[in-house]
Amino acid sequence: MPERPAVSADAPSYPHDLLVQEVRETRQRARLGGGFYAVAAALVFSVVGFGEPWRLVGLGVVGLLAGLALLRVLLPLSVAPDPREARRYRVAVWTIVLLTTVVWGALSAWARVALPEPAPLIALLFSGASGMALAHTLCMRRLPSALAILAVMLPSLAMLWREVAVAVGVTWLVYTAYMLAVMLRSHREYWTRLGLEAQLRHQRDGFERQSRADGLTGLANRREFQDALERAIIDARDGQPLSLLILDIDHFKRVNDSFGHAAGDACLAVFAERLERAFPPPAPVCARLGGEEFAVVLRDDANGAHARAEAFRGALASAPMTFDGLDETITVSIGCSIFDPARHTETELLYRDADAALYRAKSGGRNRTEHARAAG
Ligand SMILES: Nc1nc2c(ncn2[C@@H]2O[C@H](COP(=O)(O)OP(=O)(O)OP(=O)(O)O)[C@@H](O)[C@H]2O)c(=O)[nH]1
Repeated sequence: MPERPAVSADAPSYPHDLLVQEVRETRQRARLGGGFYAVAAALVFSVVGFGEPWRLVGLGVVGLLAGLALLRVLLPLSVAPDPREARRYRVAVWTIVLLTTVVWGALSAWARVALPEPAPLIALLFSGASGMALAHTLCMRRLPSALAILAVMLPSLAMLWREVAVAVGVTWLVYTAYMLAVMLRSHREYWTRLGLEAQLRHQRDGFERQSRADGLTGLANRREFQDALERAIIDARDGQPLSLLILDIDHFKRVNDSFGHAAGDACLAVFAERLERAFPPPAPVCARLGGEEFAVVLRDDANGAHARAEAFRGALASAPMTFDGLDETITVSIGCSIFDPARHTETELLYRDADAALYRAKSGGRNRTEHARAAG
């Protein structure tokens, strides 16, 4: 286990997802602990029978601790709290924890002077147990955690020192110091775990993004294209226009053959940049389907899609493209299909129509845009 936490609650870069995780875990752990104080107080008073002259104090203290335990459970926190709400909740829950420990500390000290045995012994044993539980579980914040431990332990320390024997007091003091050391260690381990979990989440998100992007151009890959097309078709069924362009660079093999594979790669990368500039995300999704074949999912009707496809094709053909120190005129053939809910009952059918149109653009002489025919 590393000695220093991977992240710190005090760091300025302390991110929102860690704050939310901390607050959620504080809530989970604080909710569990509250009830024990009320039960322990009930035990302390039950051995003296809740009888006079302690009846009122007993009922009052048990009621107060039970109320504070209930507050811990009822304190509201939304499923996805914003930073303000998370911080407010954290202050509130720690305030309740501190109040509980102050009440308990006072009760255990008072029990030693006011109640007959074994009530003070029960109170003392529970103080030790609750101090250690705080050190292990409510260790997210050092200061309130230390204050809670001291609130539970110090009143008994004073009583033991004075009423029993200095040596017993010293033993209790050593026990308290040990608890604080345990809390500091738990605190470090807690934040190390949160940091490692955050790193893992970050890596997982990175892998997820990579698995959806084309390595050479950074555009969406075929998998992401498929998902984007399916999402767009769901929207299109609600009446939004949708068209699909499939673009294939003309005679790309010649680029490779004439200038080498690296130049071919550079050509693909520059082509992808120009494509994304002409069809800026996120509304249109530009993808590389493989080789020198690309696709654009467009939220445009037939006229809009045609105009944008032609503008891109014309601009590409009208001036040389610069890649890998070369200036070469590159042309592209484009197949376009417009979503028709009656015909395109499956994603594949829309794709097939665009592909058939691309085939006609190639066989018709390249450097042109063809539209899918209504009858397929
Ligand atoms: N540099 C490079 N070349 C690739 C890559 N993927 C496929 N190619 C090449 O792209 C070329 C595609 O050639 P063809 O399918 O004959 O198509 P074309 O030469 O573009 O001809 P038309 O599409 O008919 O106009 C092949 O030479 C492949 O090796 C890649 O990632 N990088």
